[in-house]
Amino acid sequence: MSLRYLGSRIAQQIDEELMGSVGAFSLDQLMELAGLACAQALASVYGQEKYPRVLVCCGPGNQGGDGLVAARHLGMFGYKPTIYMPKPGSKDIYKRLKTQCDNMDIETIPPSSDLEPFRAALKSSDVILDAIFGFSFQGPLTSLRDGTSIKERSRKLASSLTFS
Ligand SMILES: NC(=O)C1=CN([C@@H]2O[C@H](COP(=O)(O)OP(=O)(O)OC[C@H]3O[C@@H](n4cnc5c(N)ncnc54)[C@H](O)[C@@H]3O)[C@@H](O)[C@H]2O)[C@@H](O)CC1
Repeated sequence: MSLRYLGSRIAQQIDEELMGSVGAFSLDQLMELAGLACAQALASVYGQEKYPRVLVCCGPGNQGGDGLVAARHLGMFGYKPTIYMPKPGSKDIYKRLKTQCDNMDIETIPPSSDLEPFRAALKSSDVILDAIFGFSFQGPLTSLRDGTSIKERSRKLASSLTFS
C-alpha cells in the first residue's frame, strides 16, 4: 500500500471544510476521531503485548489534544501510556481532555526545566507517539526545545500526523 502525506495547507483546508457550515463537524468530534485513529494505527503496528509502554508527547495546541485523546484510547486498549507535556495547552478542550486522562490514572510527566524525568521515560518506553506539533507549527523551534530531542532519542517513533 502506498502512503500519501498531506501538506499543512491542504490539511488546514480540509479541517476548515469539515468544521464549516457544509461539514458541520465540531472540534471535539474531529479531535476524538483523530486521536482514536492514531491509537488504532499505533496498535496495528506495535502490538500491546510486545510494546505495552507508550510515551505520548503532547504539544500545546490541538495536535497535543489529539495526543491526549490517543493516550486515553491506548489506556483503554490495555497499553500503559505516559503523557509528556513540555508546555500544557491553555484551551478549555485541552484541559478537559487532560482531566479525562487523569481520571484514568494515566501518568503525566509535568513540565519542568529538569529533563531527567523525560529522559528516563524515553528509556523505559517501547514506543513514542509524537503529538507535539501539527499544521500550525511555523518557523524555527522556539520554546519547546525538547521536541527536537524526541526524534533523536527515540528508538521507535510513531508520528501521529506528519505534515510537510
Ligand atoms: N480544526 C482543527 O484545528 C483540528 C486540528 N486537529 C489537529 O490539530 C493540529 C493543529 O492544531 P493547532 O492549530 O492548535 O496547532 P498545533 O498543535 O500544530 O501547534 C500550535 C502550537 O504550537 C506553537 N508553535 C508553533 N510554532 C512553534 C515554534 N516554531 N516553536 C514553538 N512553538 C510553536 C504555537 O504557539 C501553538 O501553541 C492539526 O495538525 C491536527 O492534527 C485535530 O485535532 C482535528 C481538528
